[in-house]
Amino acid sequence: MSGTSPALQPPADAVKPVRHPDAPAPGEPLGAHYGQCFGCGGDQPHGLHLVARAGDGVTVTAEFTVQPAHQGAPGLAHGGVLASALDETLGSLGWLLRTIAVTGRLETDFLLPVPVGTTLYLEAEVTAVAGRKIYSTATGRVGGPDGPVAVRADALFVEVKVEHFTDHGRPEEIRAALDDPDQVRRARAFEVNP
Ligand SMILES: CCCCCCCC/C=C\CCCCCCCC(=O)SCCNC(=O)CCNC(=O)[C@H](O)C(C)(C)COP(=O)(O)OP(=O)(O)OC[C@H]1O[C@@H](n2cnc3c(N)ncnc32)[C@H](O)[C@@H]1OP(=O)(O)O
Repeated sequence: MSGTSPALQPPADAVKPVRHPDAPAPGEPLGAHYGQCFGCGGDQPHGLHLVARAGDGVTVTAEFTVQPAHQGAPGLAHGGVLASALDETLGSLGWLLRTIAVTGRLETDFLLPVPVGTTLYLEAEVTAVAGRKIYSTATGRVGGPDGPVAVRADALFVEVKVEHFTDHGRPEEIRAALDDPDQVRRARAFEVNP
């Protein structure tokens, strides 16, 4: 059984998403938005190490291979980890809008069990935008990019300013991020008017 709650139906005044003119070209790897990110960071030993690429329009593709550290039941991926992979893929759509946005709501369907060692082929797309609200959807397939859908999600992301992180993040990580010119450059890449 699957379905989307009314909270994820775009309002009547929602508009189609617009790919930012400076968005990465289709096929270009998006890189990590933060090295310690559980989803995409290269410096996070038990993270997902999800690798995302820009697609056409306001879409991305990504791949993630389930590791032994990601188990829930013996030999099977934990559902929360799969939800994280969907969340991360949906989050990387911000590179195409050049908007910083965080997950407000994430609704997930788990359709097939996903064994350790499986590569999940993810695709995500922004479907509508209404002010700060960004509506999006994602699938994760197994066996190949055209294989059966194992997990899917619908989401609402909410646009935020960089102060969302600097005001709420733990001070030691925020200080380290602000002292890292590469991190500051990556944060700016999300902002239309940095
Ligand atoms: C140099 C240093 C800095 C480094 C920076 C690094 C670069 C970063 C770049 C990119 C980061 C991308 C990260 C991707 C990671 C993957 C994605 C995640 O996992 S993100 C983590 C999980 N999410 C949260 O932790 C959000 C926690 N929640 C909040 O902070 C607030 O609730 C927030 C921002 C979501 C909304 O709060 P409000 O006060 O700003 O705005 P309100 O008025 O409440 O909501 C705005 C509209 O959205 C609707 N809304 C909000 N939440 C909703 C919900 N759950 N369901 C339905 N509608 C919702 C509201 O009804 C409202 O709609 P109406 O304008 O009135 O029509």
